[in-house]
Amino acid sequence: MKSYNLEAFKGIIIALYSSYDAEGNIDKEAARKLARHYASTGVKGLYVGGSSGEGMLQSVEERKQMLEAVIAEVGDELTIIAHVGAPSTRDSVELAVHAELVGAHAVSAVPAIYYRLSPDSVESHWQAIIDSTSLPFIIYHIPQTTGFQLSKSLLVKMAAQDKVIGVKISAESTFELQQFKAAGGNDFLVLNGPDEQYLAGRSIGADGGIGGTYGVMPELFLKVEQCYGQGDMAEAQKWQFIINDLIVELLSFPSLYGACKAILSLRGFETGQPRMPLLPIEASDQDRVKALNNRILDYILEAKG
Ligand SMILES: CC(=O)N[C@H](C=O)[C@@H](O)[C@H](O)[C@H](O)CO
Ligand SMILES: CC(=O)C(=O)O
Repeated sequence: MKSYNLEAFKGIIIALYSSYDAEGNIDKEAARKLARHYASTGVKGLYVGGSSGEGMLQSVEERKQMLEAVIAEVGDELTIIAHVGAPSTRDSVELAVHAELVGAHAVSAVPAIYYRLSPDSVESHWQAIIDSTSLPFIIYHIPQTTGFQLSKSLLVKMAAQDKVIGVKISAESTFELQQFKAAGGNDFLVLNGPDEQYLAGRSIGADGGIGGTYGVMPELFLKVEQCYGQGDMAEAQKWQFIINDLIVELLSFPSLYGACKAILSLRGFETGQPRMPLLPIEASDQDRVKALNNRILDYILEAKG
């Protein structure tokens, strides 16, 4: 049995977009406002500084600022997972130590990026992060961006440690998800990455999910979860299919994050533009963003109805 409370990590966890001001600097007030809003939706937690949070595009100092803002606002209400993965182990450890200091509930990290690393290297990288705090650790497996294929044997080795409580799997194979769940055992969390497969992931063993598109429609993922929990698979599937239509549209813009940020802006939450090289939404995309936002809002109303 893990000595940590795993229940705090089971459910819908929003991969939070970072908030920037007009100059592109971290906007702590805006981040707090968005986090406050999410706390009112019923989600379980926030994942800060991950892919959607653009942690890899920020300085160590900026990443600390974002995390501090979020914890100051909702740290007592939501489970806060700090993504501390960085190209260097040194920066990752600094971020992990900071995350514990300011009150994060867990740290998480991708393998170190850019260099093609051996499993031994990635293991040492993760281990240094794990050893630097007393917080639980969640592996972030996203081979399509990191190039690192996590083996079952390394997963099992990591999961044997009390502190390693789970893996967030963004690979698209639900078979791999199931295999990781089986390998990690019942006392090991598997969190679904691809939002398009939330229900599929849940059905095959995921304990919940962490996703980037949750941020513009948390209510719809909560609806899938509610239907699934009640054993109403037909209804759960209906909502997953609606979500997938919306995600296909979101992915049709110059960048997914730009589209989600533009939608949040229409709802009164200014998070700025995605950071280059991620492309912003063009002025010519605005009408399409508005129409999509209205569609999502209609579905949210229906889901709540
Ligand atoms: C690569 C990436 O950012 N993946 C996210 C996390 O796993 C997902 O939440 C996607 O944003 C989502 O599934 C849309 O494709
Ligand atoms: C974890 C995740 O889904 C993200 O950071 O985008």
